[in-house]
Amino acid sequence: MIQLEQISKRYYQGKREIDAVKNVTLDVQKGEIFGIIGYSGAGKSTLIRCVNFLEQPTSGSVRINGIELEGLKRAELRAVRRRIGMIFQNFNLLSSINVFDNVAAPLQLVKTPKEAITKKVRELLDLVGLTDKEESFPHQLSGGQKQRVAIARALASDPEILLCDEATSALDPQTTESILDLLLEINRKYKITIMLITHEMHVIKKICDRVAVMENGEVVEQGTVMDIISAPQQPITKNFIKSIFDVTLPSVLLNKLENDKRPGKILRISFVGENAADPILADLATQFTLRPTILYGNITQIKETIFGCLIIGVTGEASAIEAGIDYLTQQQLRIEVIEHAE
Ligand SMILES: Nc1ncnc2c1ncn2[C@@H]1O[C@H](COP(=O)(O)OP(=O)(O)OP(=O)(O)O)[C@@H](O)[C@H]1O
Repeated sequence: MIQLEQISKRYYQGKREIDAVKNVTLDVQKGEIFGIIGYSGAGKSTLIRCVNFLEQPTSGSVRINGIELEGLKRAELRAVRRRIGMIFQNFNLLSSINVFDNVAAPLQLVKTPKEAITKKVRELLDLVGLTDKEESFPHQLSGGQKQRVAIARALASDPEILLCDEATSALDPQTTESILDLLLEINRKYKITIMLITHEMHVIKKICDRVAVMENGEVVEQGTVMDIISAPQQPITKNFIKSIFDVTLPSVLLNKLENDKRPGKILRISFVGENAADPILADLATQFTLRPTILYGNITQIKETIFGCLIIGVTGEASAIEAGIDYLTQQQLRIEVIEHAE
């Protein structure tokens, strides 16, 4: 649906060259929610603006539904852009016209008949929960309401793709939740492909299917959100994950364990979905005569799937511990034997 191949964007500031995006290759599938996460200055905004050619890449190829954007005539580019809606952190509403007219603007631009406009705008305001705000002006709305108007406007031309440039960054946590729920609903109901950029892992965890991590203009890691959260590879990814799901042992526990001379091992057990309910600790005790002790645990929801992590200490015969680890591995659990200092 969205294919970015070897995208680079270089800005010039006087004689200074700024490589905002470097050789990024991504393939966003139809119907998915694809997130790009990175710290400030990583190049996220520049990259997402390359998708609809608000920024023209210095090199590389952007294809939307197989159409190469480079070399398109103005009218052809306009036609492709009509299939791509976009929302922004600061909403970008027109302050001098009311909510109805803001949502109607893209339809008026292509000379849609008046009755069709009224029908469509009312439908969209109903979808975003703002039926009673038709005549309000942007300054009379809260941040969350403004973003809802912006979403309605972005959907007015029935886009196949919605680009979200830090759409929830200016909103409080509760309003963020409601906007994310709305984006999920739009994705499911209308099968709209969503590409979003954010610096918040929570946004990725709640609504994205896949994620790319950006650092210094490059994508350093990408994959399904479950894979990235359960087995992050890069230090920057580990940092992002820590903000929503910390699986390191608290220092109080670490000190205690370092003074514990009993033979045994410490295991980090990661489990997904169904496995969450299996009585594995009881099995270790009864089948392998091991003594498992719960040291630390964390459980979270990644989109609709439960993901958990449990750190346990096990003591017992060395061979029984090995057999116990084999058994856990056979239960489709990810097992890591960790050092006290981890
Ligand atoms: N128009 C421009 N001219 C010159 N440099 C730019 C321009 N736009 C962005 N940059 C630079 O490109 C780099 C990437 O910026 P970009 O805004 O894409 O990052 P970002 O990850 O979206 O950051 P933020 O979350 O703070 O918006 C930064 O160093 C920025 O200063």
